Amino acid sequence: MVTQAKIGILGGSGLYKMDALEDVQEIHLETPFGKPSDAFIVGNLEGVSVAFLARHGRNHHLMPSELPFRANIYGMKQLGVEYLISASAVGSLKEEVKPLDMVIPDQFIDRTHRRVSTFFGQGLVVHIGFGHPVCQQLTNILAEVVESLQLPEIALHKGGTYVCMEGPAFSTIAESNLYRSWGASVIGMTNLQEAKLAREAEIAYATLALVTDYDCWHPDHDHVTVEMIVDNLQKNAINAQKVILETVKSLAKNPPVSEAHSALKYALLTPPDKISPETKERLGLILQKYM
Ligand SMILES: CSC[C@H]1O[C@H](OP(=O)(O)O)[C@H](O)[C@@H]1O
Ligand SMILES: Nc1ncnc2[nH]cnc12
Repeated sequence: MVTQAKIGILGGSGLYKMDALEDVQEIHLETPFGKPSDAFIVGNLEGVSVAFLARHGRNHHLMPSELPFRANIYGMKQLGVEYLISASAVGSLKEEVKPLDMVIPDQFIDRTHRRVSTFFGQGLVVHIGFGHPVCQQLTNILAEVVESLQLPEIALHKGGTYVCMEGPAFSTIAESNLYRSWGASVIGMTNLQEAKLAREAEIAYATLALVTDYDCWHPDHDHVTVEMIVDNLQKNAINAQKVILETVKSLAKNPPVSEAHSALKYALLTPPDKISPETKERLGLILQKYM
């Protein structure tokens, strides 16, 4: 029996481990969708069992387009995760969203083009509702925690649209200005697929977006380079851990009911008795409630 955790953490660029995690176990999982980005680190965060995964691997060896999104989310499901907090580095598309600020997005725009974003197919048709792509309860808790921590000089922007681009190159100025004209707040390369797959797996998902730079639209800032981002990544990782720790404690004390936990209820189009045994077997963990 694998160790279980109700709360999962996906660490992005800069956040490759949680320093406060104790009694850790490295769990290497196989999933029907291949191997996750790295071993899951399951341990105790001030008494609460959590599963941590570095989405690019602990040595940051996977590009956004190479991430095994399905294996990562399925692995979380295998570990019993019901609430998933994603920490992600983002560029800012708005003047008032400054480097080192925190954004808790409530919408996404998908600008990726070479990624699989569903567990379904192969004889099973499912159309999940994705109008509200993140869990409102989880975003509320994250926001309350950020506000209560009063981190010096860091503003919280609750709500906003995260543009998910393919990468790995950063945007052109024309693209960046286009996203600004759409009213988007931040840009990154990873969270759209995770949010969609978490929804399909009935896991409540929310993003803590940590701003590293003004994207290239900004006339007073140099074009984005990794060098200029690294310093802010490190500062953000320290703050992210503070926010995640308090969020985990709050979630463990009062686990909220989330509509994400029943997202599949009206989403299956293929009648259960017409789904092949192989597909049922592959997706057993996700489908079992509805078979
Ligand atoms: C740090 S440069 C760009 C890189 O950072 C973000 O990663 P993550 O979302 O995992 O924090 C962005 O999406 C790119 O992958
Ligand atoms: N400007 C940017 N564009 C895309 N992803 C990013 N991650 C951090 N900064 C970014």
